[in-house]
Amino acid sequence: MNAPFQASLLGLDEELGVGPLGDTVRRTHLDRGAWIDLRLGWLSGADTLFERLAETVPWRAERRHMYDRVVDVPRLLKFYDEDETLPDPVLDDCRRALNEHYEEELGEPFRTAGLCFYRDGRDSVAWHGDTIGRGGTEDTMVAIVSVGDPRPLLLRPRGGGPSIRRDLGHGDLIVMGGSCQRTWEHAIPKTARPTGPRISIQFRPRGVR
Ligand SMILES: O=C(O)CCC(=O)C(=O)O
Ligand SMILES: [Fe+2]
Repeated sequence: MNAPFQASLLGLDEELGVGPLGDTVRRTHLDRGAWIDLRLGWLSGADTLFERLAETVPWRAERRHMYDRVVDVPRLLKFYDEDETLPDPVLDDCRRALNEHYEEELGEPFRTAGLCFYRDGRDSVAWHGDTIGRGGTEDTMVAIVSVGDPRPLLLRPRGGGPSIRRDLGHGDLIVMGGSCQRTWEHAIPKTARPTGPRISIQFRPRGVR
């Protein structure tokens, strides 16, 4: 296979950038005042962004106390606070476009960016809501851009109930809004299936973690 053809199959020749939001965003109302917005394929050239972030972000492996043990966090992490320079200018474009679309409804801008790197199917995030900050008591939004291979993001009502699934990768956008962080939980489960790496970029307002 010649190189340009292969690059185009891999999407590496696509120009990197954000697409429109507006009425391309599809909202699904969950119960208890929670909702999700979906905009598949929002970023073009997403595989280029994946390669850049995989190489340039100073990824950190963390360890956390779990009951009486210290365990590896099963993904790599890097958090950019609101005064820090994002690792790629296209992430500034993402945040700007998200704020143009959502700031009126949200009542404040997205400011921080949390990055997660799921190296393979053994990496995951367990069921949780982003409730460390204000998301535990107030309605808010968390916008997640996914690059790399799709992984299922599952959502279920807190306390139990059927889960819903959205496969997210290659430039897809999901926004969890309303009461989603405190009345629902989300997870990226481990999988035994062969799975390529995925990076997620989560934009949050100040004080939401
Ligand atoms: O990787 C994802 O899409 C979800 C990450 C997440 O839920 C979190 O970091 O709080
Ligand atoms: Fe989360």
